[in-house]
Amino acid sequence: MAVKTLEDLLSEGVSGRRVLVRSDLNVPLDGSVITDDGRVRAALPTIKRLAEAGAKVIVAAHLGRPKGTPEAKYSLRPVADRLGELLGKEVRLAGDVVGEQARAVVAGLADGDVALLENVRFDPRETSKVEDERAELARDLAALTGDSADASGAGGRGGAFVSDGFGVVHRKQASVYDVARALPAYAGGLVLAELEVLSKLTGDPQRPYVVVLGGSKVSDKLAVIEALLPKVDRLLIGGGMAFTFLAAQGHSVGSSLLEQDYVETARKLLAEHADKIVVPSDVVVADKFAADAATDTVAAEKIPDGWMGLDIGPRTTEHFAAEVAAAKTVFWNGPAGVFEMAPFAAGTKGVAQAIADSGAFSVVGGGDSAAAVRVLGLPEEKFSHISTGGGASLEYLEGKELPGVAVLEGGA
Ligand SMILES: Nc1ncnc2c1ncn2[C@@H]1O[C@H](COP(=O)(O)OP(=O)(O)OP(=O)(O)O)[C@@H](O)[C@H]1O
Ligand SMILES: O=C(O)[C@H](O)COP(=O)(O)O
Repeated sequence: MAVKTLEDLLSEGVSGRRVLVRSDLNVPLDGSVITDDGRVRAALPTIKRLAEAGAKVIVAAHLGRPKGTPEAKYSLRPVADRLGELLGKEVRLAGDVVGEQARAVVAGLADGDVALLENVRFDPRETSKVEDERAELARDLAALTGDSADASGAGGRGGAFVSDGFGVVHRKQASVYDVARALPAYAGGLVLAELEVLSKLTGDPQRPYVVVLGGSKVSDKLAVIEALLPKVDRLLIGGGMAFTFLAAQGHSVGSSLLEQDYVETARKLLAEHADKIVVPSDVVVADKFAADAATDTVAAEKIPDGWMGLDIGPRTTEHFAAEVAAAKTVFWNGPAGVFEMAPFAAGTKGVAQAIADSGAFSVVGGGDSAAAVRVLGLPEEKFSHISTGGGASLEYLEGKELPGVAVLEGGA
């Protein structure tokens, strides 16, 4: 990739310069408690290296999907605190994105200090479809790094932008895309590392190449399934998306998650790729979507009316585990069941354990799948790579252009 990188920026020298870093700090929260800080940890090395080299680091990030206006529940306060704990120094959170408070916090930065701007999606221009609006926010962000107030200290060298939020590079948003045109832009270590690992899956993966898909976003992942099928040796389908495939086989799926509009396509894919697609042969069903539901394990073609499938059954888990054990390359996106509730966590745990034990080159992509690895207490180090990107890693595997990367290459 012909881009300038964090290493280039560090060798130019950053001492005294204000450097804007876009990180993906979109973590799962329970109230104000971070339930999985994986993304904060992943963002740390770039921030730390810049701070240690004497930069005044300004971090921009989003949390959730607020609608362009401040909302307390989407404040980055818990993230600023966690980042500070992990860095071992205070991270001041600006009370706004590019307003007076942000300017004041930035003006107070000493060399090596780190500040976090409030949720960039509190500003409606961040996600605007109107390019001029996004460009205006990008200029405001760039101005925070401006060397006018800083020219002497910075030795005439102005600000810089480091794009390190891999999980968000598939978004054409102001703090990801447009800002890279408003400032000298550099690819951060996390973005480069993620792209390098994922390129091993799109290049010439070692075979057998097994992909495990699950989760609940069937329609979102339809394009990925179609794009992946010609490239993989096996596609194991669990989670909520399995029921659309079971319906396509003519089974009744009770009140399980079902994307009726996709049944016909699923039937076509099953017919064309019968040798590759594996769907569940048994499922754990429940009489309601709750941890205290009545449950049963039934054959996939015998889901009773009014019951819903919330996990793959033990026979399926064993089958998936055997496929994974034989693989040389595994990509996993989407939990096999509702792992957040104990009665429906066994399938996800079994599949994840099999991936960890497989010795294959294994990549976990997807917010909930990565969280499942940590929340279920699986040995993280036994996975080759746990991607910080959900949608971003899938779009990459699909072969789509990632705007936040293309702009660094001078394209998009
Ligand atoms: N059988 C099922 N019925 C309903 N929901 C399910 C089922 N199996 C898994 N899920 C839910 O799917 C959710 C995760 O789906 P999702 O497609 O968002 O995966 P992901 O790993 O977060 O990927 P991405 O980051 O791409 O969104 C989990 O919250 C899980 O409870
Ligand atoms: O969680 C993610 O996948 C990234 O942070 C991107 O978030 P978004 O889907 O709300 O753009």
